[in-house]
Amino acid sequence: MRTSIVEQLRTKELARGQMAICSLGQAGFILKADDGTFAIIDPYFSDYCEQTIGYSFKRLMPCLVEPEEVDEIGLSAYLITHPHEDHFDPIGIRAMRDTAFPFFAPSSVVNQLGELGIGGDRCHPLRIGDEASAGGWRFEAIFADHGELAPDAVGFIIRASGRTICHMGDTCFNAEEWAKLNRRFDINLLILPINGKFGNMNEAEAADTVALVAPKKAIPCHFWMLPGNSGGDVLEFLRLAETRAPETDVLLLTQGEIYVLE
Ligand SMILES: O=c1ccn([C@@H]2O[C@@H]3COP(=O)(O)O[C@H]3[C@H]2O)c(=O)[nH]1
Repeated sequence: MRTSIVEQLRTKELARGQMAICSLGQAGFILKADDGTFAIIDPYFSDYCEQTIGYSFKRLMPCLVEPEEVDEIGLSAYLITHPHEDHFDPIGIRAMRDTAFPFFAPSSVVNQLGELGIGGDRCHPLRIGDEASAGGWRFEAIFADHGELAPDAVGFIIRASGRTICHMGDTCFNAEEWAKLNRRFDINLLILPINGKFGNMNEAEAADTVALVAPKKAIPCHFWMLPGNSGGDVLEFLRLAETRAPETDVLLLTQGEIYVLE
């Protein structure tokens, strides 16, 4: 029998300074730090999008990690970039039994967490520029522009294991803001959308983003999950990013793949 992804992550030995990154599909990732603690960002567990929007948002890839399995690893933090269904999954959150970990998210999400009965003491509303921490994890909410669809959307700088990760959330291209990220942070890994829908960057804009932010490594996301809201030509992104950002190592993760960031 195949070992579950959560079990693979749980038993993964990390040397000091390493961080494990596991893609859950769409914009979801589980992160494990070298002290054995975990954070999760934007996991889409259920078929909530199909239920609320219809077949154009039917998930094409199965859920690889159940919320109940995430309970077993004892999260340090749950991050949500904005309230859209494929990033903030109330079905998945309701299924979780672990009530010990905090949520970090914009106010619009925190309000909806309240409607799910998740108390204010567990919810930390963040606006662009706000910083927070949980155990050995440090977070900063950064610029994202998802337009009127999600006016308080954010991205996140995530720090643990001495590494700096930037998850851009859902956002359009903004050269000035990406240059700021480059100036402010030495980013080990950039995670960015390439779907080119609902205001998000497309593959060419995402490749330009990699060049402007100049991270050591980059991973594309938001493709191959929902027919109406994934997309983006991933091979074209890889080709363009390799040409436009030759200093960055651009990686393609399978959903469920665990990558160890050095
Ligand atoms: O018919 C539709 C089409 C889309 N949407 C939402 O718009 C969002 C755009 O970005 P996203 O990737 O965060 O998620 C999307 C959906 O949540 C919707 O509610 N109904």
